[in-house]
Amino acid sequence: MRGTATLPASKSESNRVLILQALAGGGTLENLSDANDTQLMRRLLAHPEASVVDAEDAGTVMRFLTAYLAVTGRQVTLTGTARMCERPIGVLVDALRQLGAVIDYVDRQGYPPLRLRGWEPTESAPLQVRGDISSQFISALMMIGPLVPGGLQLQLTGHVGSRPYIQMTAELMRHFGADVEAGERTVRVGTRPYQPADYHVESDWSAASYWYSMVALAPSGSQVRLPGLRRQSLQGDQVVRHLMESLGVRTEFVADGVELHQLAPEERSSRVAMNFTDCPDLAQTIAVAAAATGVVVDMTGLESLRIKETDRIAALQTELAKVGATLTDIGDAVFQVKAADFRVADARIATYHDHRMAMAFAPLALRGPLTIDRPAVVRKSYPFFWEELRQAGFTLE
Ligand SMILES: O=C(O)C1=C[C@@H](OP(=O)(O)O)[C@@H](O)[C@H](O)C1
Ligand SMILES: C=C(OP(=O)(O)O)C(=O)O
Repeated sequence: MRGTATLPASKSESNRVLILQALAGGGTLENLSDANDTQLMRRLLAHPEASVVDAEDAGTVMRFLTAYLAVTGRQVTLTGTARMCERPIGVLVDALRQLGAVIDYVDRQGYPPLRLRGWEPTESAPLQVRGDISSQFISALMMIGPLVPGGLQLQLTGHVGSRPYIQMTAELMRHFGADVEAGERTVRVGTRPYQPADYHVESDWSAASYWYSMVALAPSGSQVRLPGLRRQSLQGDQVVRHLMESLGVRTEFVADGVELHQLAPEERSSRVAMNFTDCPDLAQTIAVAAAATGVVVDMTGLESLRIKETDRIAALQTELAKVGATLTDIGDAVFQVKAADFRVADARIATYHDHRMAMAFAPLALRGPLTIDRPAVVRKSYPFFWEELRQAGFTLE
């Protein structure tokens, strides 16, 4: 492999700046993601009169809009796909209720759909918010912080995951003029109002991970250029560049992005430990690439994978087995990925309505033909993924 691949823009940055722009009342956003998650957020924000808001399968849309629509006092029902209605939201609803939002559960307590019935703002005491289910609850609350009378204070409890996403929220809020501090266990947002600001969204480091995997699996001497990534990134998934060194990929920053180079096979680790608490979206890419390169990886911090687009641990276990690899719970919250008998051999990979299952397994085509079921799932974050693969030289039917 040699050439340049186009990445989508970061959907996490895009979906934050869309909310912040709506709250600030202006600003020009450049390079917004064409991911369905972002296009959906844009459409929903543009139709404030809707009485039903369908967040589809987009976690950030569901969580960020719940907070946004609550403080803007809207009477609206928020729903999503069947899977979205199995993804928890109780922590966020509890916190919003304490801030004066009137919210009912339509069916099951703690899960969408939700009915929002207005907001009677109250000055709030510091709120205790669990950080071990989803950081999106914390980001959602932070972004409405300036609208809370007297400001917002959160005390984070439990083992806080996905921290870089909280820091991203704080940085982007500051960019739009907010007064916010996000520490280890406390978050404080002052009442200083948002100001319109312009923002250029960076390319998506989570999407870049699939190209890292392809370079790791490609014939020796392969290299790929990925424009639009920055060394100073707000995205925690930039750590892919360190994690992938163990799997044989070196990153070089160039003027307009990065260039990925394949290292000699002897420079790969044979066994390595990696913690995904701060970068859960990289876990599937790494698990599949590790299986294919024969690196044994002891993976920790996978707890949140069970409540994402699918149960990603179970999905990985089933699909890795088809290529002769295992993901085994070896105790102490460690899942070990290992390839006893790796072979692609026309495997047929199921994707479980999860874009990352499709994209994480696609690089295996470098080791033999395979079938990926329901390829259109990639539209959630990287709609032109297959087209980029074709341009890179893959044969797709
Ligand atoms: O805030 C965000 O943009 C995201 C936070 C993470 O979710 P959790 O906080 O639920 O781990 C991540 O998995 C998701 O893809 C995007
Ligand atoms: C978990 C993801 O997204 P979300 O939680 O926003 O649906 C993801 O993109 O991998």
